[in-house]
Amino acid sequence: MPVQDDTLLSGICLAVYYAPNRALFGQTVRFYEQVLGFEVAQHDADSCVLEIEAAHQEATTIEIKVDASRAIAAEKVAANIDHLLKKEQELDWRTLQRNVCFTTAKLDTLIQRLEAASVPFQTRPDKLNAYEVYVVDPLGAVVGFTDVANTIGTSQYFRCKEPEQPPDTASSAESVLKAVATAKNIAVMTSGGDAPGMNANVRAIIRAAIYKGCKAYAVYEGYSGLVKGGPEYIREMHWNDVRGWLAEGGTNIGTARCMEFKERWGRSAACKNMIDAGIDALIVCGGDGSLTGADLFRAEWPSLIKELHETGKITTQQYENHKHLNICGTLGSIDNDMSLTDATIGCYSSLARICKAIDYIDATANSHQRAFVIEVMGRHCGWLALMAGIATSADYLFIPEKPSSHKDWSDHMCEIVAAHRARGKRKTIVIVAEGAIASDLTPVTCEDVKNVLVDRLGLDTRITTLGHVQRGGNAVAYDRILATMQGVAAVDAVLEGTPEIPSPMISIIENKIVRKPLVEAVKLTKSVAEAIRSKDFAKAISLRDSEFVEHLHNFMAMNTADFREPSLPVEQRKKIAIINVGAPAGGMNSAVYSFATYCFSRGHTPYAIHNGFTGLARHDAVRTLDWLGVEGWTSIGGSEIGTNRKTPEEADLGTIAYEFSKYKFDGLVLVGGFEAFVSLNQLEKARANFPAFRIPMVLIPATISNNVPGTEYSLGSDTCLNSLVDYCDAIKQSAAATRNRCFVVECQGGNSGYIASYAQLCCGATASYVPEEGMSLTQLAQDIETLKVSFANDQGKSKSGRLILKSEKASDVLTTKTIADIINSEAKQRFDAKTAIPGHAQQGGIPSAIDRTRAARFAIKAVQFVEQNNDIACNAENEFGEFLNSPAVSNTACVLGIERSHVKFTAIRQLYDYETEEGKRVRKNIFWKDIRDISDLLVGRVSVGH
Ligand SMILES: Nc1ncnc2c1ncn2[C@@H]1O[C@H](COP(=O)(O)OP(=O)(O)OP(=O)(O)O)[C@@H](O)[C@H]1O
Ligand SMILES: O=P(O)(O)OC[C@H]1O[C@](O)(CO)[C@@H](O)[C@@H]1O
Ligand SMILES: [Mg+2]
Repeated sequence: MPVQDDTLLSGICLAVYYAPNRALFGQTVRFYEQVLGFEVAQHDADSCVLEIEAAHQEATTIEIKVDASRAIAAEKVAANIDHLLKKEQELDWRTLQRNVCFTTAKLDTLIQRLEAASVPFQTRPDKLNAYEVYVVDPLGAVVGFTDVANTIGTSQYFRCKEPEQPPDTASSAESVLKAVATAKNIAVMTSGGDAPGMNANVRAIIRAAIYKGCKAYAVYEGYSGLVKGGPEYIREMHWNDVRGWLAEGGTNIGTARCMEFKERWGRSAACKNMIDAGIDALIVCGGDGSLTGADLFRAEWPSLIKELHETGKITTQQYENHKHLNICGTLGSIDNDMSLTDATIGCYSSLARICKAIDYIDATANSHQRAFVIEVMGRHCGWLALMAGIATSADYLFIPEKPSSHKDWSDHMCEIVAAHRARGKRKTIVIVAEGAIASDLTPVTCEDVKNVLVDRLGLDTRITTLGHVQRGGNAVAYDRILATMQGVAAVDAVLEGTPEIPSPMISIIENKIVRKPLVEAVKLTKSVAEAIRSKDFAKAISLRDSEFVEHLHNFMAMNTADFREPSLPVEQRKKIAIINVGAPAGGMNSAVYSFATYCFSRGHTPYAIHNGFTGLARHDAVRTLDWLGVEGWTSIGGSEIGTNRKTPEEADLGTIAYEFSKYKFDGLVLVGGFEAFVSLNQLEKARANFPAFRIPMVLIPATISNNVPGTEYSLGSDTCLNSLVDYCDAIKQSAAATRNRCFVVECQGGNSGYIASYAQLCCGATASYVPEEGMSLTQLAQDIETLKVSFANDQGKSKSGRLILKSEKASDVLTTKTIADIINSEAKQRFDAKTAIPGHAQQGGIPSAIDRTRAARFAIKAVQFVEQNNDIACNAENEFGEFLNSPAVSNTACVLGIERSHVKFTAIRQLYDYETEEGKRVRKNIFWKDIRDISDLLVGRVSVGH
């Protein structure tokens, strides 16, 4: 036999044939981990055969590898090996690894552990040195271990089947059961209004549940399905059932507004149906109403099952098994009206739809000099209206949280709209949240608003009600990410749930996914409604999250800028400059707009430095910004003031300092990527020699690469991600239509794999290659195997195309074209690969709603930073004019960023000296590693280690 590898021969190679129930896979993983005490380095779930591998015969660590080849019937694998053997090809470790399910580990170690764990097994040392070990777990799956080393070539190993007489499992059942006790039957339901991203959430929940060894179910048609029950409404879901769901809008498992569930009898029926279906954990994806229902359901559960037991509707066994309702909420609603979270799944997709519509309306409004009153959804919450107001720089808005009397709002709106018109604005946009009310709680309708605009200002006014368009369409990148991360976190939460732990809901605070108590969130959400009902509007606003309040203040400051008396006394008003540095990024213009308007509202003079530091050094390109000049910039891509990659040192530091002192800048706001970061470092260091730089300086990160140290988010990265995701959706569709086609997509991002990693998560790409990991031939070979198997299994039927994403700098050798060529050569005409290079389209056209609104928030924070740090930075010298540096002075030159759940300013000194890989132009700490693992998990990618 041509196996040459001594290590392999002297070790024992094990394969596990698993009963054809993939849901049991995770239990096998736990079986290894918990019963046998092996450390499982990697695991995955995608089919019936489980591969276990250890790198060395001495290894006691078993690395479980599951690749798509598990999906190939054992006979097919055997045939493949036979084929190789016939060709008398030498089988080395790698060939085996790719073709066979096997492992080497010391048999003794394994057997010792099986014995120690009282797991029944049979050994059959009758074929040379071969062993066959059968293990039957208490759930009935047969795990057959057999020796590959000696049976290879006979195909015997591959025909390992369930033994005719399974070994007696009774004695070990208990211990194994203990090990798999955390496995549950998890059901997911979508409820309330549909929201883009709900499908992505369901997909993540189903796949993560299967991966963790659970059975996954979907409850169709929301609570109605639960109340009706039975196999029509409560269906087991498999891995492939949710294929292609990531991008789709709406909810494929249906949703409903169910009155019956509001009644106790309805919840009792739901309780029985869940128990009958054997569900032990329920994940509800919905809005405030759905989670209120879920909260009530859990609170009532003990009394519901007691009642069902006493009336004989459930057995004692069922009663004992289901004493506790394990429930978790994932937040799916366009309204974003739930407390204790910054965002709900769907709210940013809806916001994107609204912004797009208003951008369209802008053009026609401008043409006719018209006013438009636009009604947006949100029920009793003003989040959509408020964010749309900021993202489109609307003139006025009505939200339920901030009503005033009819007279007051009429006067207020007319004052602002008239002032804007007087300054030359040709159009008027007023946004009305559907739940808008006056202070006496009577609704404020679009008709009311229109009448005031017509009667008092004589404006030609139209009403546009956006309606359900706002709920339609594909999920934007943010919602896909949020939905996926929430889904995976929800499965963890229900697996870890105990009767003592209050039911969680999964929320997001800034950039961090966190668990929050459902009861508390529901209570807080209800208290907003109560505060509004009792006309305590100050309380209502304070109960919305802090970002909401901040955005509201920002909007009010910006839309009254330049005609009201500025809020700062004259002596505190400053000259503040803004500059764009580096490549263009979505949101740069919005940052300049918000910076300028906020400066006006405070009384500062805003200056724009045009065309970066080169513009300043060569052309003295400094202009004050005026209100009408920046009008409409929020929705424009690129950089209106011009951007340039040159740093101050490259442009001429001395001239820059001269220009700074000439204009007597009191503060500087830089908007840009890594070049802006380097520039800030240079200016801060030059403070010792150039007094002109002894002013507060702050960088708003803006780059599609998202590689600036000190932040997990940069302006433009969301716009870029959405452009790339739209592009990938389109070519994936083309690939699917062509059948048997894979696209290798080249992503920008320099040495940062951020964009490629997140795009993989958002598009469900088979793989992504990034500079942080580099590219190995082994991984490429593995991914090609996965492609081969999935195309083979599809047999041309599947609707889904395949994508592989590659960062432009993932490898110097394996270029995008080379990868496609290798795939084509390996595919042997069973499928083909083509390249797709979106290039600079990734810098995006119109900035995304997220980049626009975050730009506004960051720009205003930056101005506040200048105000607060002016004294320290400007007084950092002694009587002889010598620079006195100190930590406090260092802290006046900062990067403004989001790190985990905080928006914060970090000194450039700290970041540049300790947190930067200067040569590679990236941050040291790569925060998206988890994202990569989750993306791989959800597409069943096998990682061969980096
Ligand atoms: N107080 C409650 N008690 C029991 N069930 C409730 C309660 N409130 C809501 N539900 C259930 O949740 C369903 C959805 O609620 P609702 O219509 O308020 O939507 P939502 O979840 O808030 O989502 P969205 O607001 O985004 O449409 C209701 O139809 C009902 O079945
Ligand atoms: O689709 P329906 O049942 O008409 O409900 C509309 C409501 O649903 C939402 O779209 C989501 O809650 C609200 O914004 C809106 O008030
Ligand atoms: Mg709601």
